[in-house]
Amino acid sequence: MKKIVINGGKRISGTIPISGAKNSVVALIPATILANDIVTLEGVPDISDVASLVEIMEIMGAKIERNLEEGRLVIDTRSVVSRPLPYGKINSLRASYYFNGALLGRFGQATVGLPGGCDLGPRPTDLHDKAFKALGAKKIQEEAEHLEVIGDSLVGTTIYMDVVSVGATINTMLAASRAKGVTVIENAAREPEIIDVATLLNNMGAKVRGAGTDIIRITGIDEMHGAQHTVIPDRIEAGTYLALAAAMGDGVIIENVIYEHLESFIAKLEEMGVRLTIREDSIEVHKSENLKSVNITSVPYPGFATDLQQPITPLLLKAKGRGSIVDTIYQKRVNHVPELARMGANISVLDDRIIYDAPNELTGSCVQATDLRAGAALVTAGIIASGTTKISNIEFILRGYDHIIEKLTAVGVDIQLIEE
Ligand SMILES: CC(=O)N[C@H]1[C@@H](OP(=O)(O)OP(=O)(O)OC[C@H]2O[C@@H](n3ccc(=O)[nH]c3=O)[C@H](O)[C@@H]2O)O[C@H](CO)[C@@H](O)[C@@H]1O
Ligand SMILES: C=C(OP(=O)(O)O)C(=O)O
Repeated sequence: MKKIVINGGKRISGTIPISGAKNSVVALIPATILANDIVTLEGVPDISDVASLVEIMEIMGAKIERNLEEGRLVIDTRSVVSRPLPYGKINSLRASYYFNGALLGRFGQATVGLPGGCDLGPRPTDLHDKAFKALGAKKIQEEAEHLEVIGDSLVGTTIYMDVVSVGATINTMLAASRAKGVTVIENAAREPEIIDVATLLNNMGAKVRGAGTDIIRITGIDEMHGAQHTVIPDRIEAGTYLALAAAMGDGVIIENVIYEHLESFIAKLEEMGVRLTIREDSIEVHKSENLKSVNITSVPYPGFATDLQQPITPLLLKAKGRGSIVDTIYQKRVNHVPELARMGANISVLDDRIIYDAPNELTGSCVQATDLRAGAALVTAGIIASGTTKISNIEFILRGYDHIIEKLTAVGVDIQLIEE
């Protein structure tokens, strides 16, 4: 079993480069199916979610040249067939639900295993099904282990999303790109990853307008074609390292960042008293002391991201005062709390609200990464803590953090991946 071991308490300095966005690339890869041609993706992160998607695409018949050292995938989807994929890797990640939209768009049918991914409490997909049905899918049958969707003549329509959903917005864009006529998504999610997917679809010939606003208009087309696309930088990876740098940095530059994607996060850091210099595509975090506690509420973009509430928690534990964290997207996303408490944090969960009383001295301990961002929080906590922290279940961390050991070693963290 792989584990991460950190000897903490050491200050860090230097530069951390940010990779392509996980939550974009996991939709971009299935989206290439719509092209029925060759699509080159640049800036692809070397993470296990990408490896799983490549494996699934190859089972479907895609020919993929991968050079993840250079961040490139060349995906030829001309020989892809819509074969039932009920089990296996499909169930290991959330993003496998994007195969439903992509296969439905290209072949008019999909049989795909139910998505897995991190356990953040209930993660329903009713809005995806509702959208497919509105587009004319004749049969939407959810079995114990897979979803079957058949809709060989999709027709555009207006779809109102009851809840702002990244997954349902993207899945609808995928299917609607090849539907007849115009689809309008109302109350669409506005995350940067949605714009990134729309950009690829448009480069492949689609007509998607309004991505990044809450109304997206898609005019369906019959054929799409190959394209070249560079994945946007990962705002969640950037936020994770910004918080780490604020906690332990003696001057750290986070490189390859789109500042606008992180505005609400940066506003919180500044409210805490973190000193930053923002440049065109990098952010320098200066040595920051006397931090103040803040309250965090995660909401859809452009608000504070649910994916960043766990990674910022160890930094909050260094601030002075009492504060709370409320995750309105995933109320049960609190699994990092008992592990941080085990390391000495004065933190608890009360009615889905995380309450902390800081500053706390953290001490190295044996902890478990119960999900991806909880794992990221524990890595940061281990770097802050005195003594040795051993993190198990690190497969979750490797789902989303490209070369995490190498990047952190380069700025002076004593961190190792061990087999035990
Ligand atoms: C709006 C939001 O912040 N979305 C985050 C969410 O995306 P992810 O795509 O996982 O989740 P959605 O954006 O789809 O879900 C947002 C909310 O809508 C609800 N919902 C969703 C789909 C559905 O069919 N029915 C339904 O009720 C969910 O329970 C959740 O409360 O987690 C991802 C991974 O952590 C993040 O990168 C996204 O930024
Ligand atoms: C929970 C996450 O991913 P997924 O939705 O793929 O499980 C995440 O990116 O924080």
